[in-house]
Amino acid sequence: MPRKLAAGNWKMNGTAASLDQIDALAEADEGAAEVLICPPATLIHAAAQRARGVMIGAQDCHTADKGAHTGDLSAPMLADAGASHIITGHSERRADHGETDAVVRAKTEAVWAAGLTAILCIGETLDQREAGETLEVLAEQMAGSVPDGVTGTQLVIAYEPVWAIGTGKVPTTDQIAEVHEFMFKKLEDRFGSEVAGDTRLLYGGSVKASNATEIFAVPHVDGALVGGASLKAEDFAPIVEALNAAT
Ligand SMILES: O=C[C@H](O)COP(=O)(O)O
Repeated sequence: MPRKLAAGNWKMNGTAASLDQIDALAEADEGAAEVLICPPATLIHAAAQRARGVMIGAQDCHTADKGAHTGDLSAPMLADAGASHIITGHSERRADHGETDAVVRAKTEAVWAAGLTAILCIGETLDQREAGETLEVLAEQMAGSVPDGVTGTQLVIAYEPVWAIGTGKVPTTDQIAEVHEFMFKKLEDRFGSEVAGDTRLLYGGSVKASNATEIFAVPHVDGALVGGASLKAEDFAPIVEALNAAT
C-alpha cells in the first residue's frame, strides 16, 4: 500500500498571498502521510517552486493534450507547471460543467498519459442516498469513470457524498465503511487484489480536525480530500497530523 494521502482542494479560492499557507505546511516535519495541495491553476507554478515536501496538484484538465480549446488547460501543461496530481470528476464539475462519466474517464486517461496521478471523485446526492441508491450510483460511476488498465499508483479514488460537501454534514463511520469496502471490492473484482490494495481510497466532505481521527480509523480509508479546511495551514495541519497518527 502506498503512503496515505492528505489532499487539499482549494477550489476557486486563493491568490498569491495564499502561498504563505503552503510555506507553513511545508515547514512541518514530514510524517508518514503524503500531503498534496490543489490550488487554483493560477498558483500551481509558484506553489510548486516553493512547496518542498508538499506536493502540488490541479483541480481539472482537458481531455486533449493541446489544441483550440480557449480557456482550458491540458494535463501536460499542468505537469509542466509542476502538478503531480489532477482531480477528475469532482461533483462540482459534474454539476457545473455537465461532466459525464465518459468525460471523467477520458480526463483520467489524459492525466495518466501525462504521467500524473488522477484523484477521481465519485459520490451520491442526498436524494440518491435517501432512495437507497448509494451503492448502485457509485457502482455506475466507477464502471463509467474508471478507465481500464489501472495501476494502483496512477489512481486515487475519492468518495465524496455530494450532500456532505461544504455542509458540515458527515456520513456515519458505518456509512463510510460500507462505501469504502464496496469500492475496494469493485476494484478487486475488476483489477485484482494487488491493484485494489495499491489504490488509495479517500473520504471527502466536511472533513475537519474534529472528525478526522474518527474517519481515518475506518477500514479502507487511506486519507482525505479536504475542501474548506485545507485553505488555512492551521486548519489543515491537524488533519495531516491525524492521518500521520493513523498510519
Ligand atoms: O474536494 C473537496 C471536497 O469537495 C470537500 O469539500 P469540504 O471539505 O469543503 O466539504
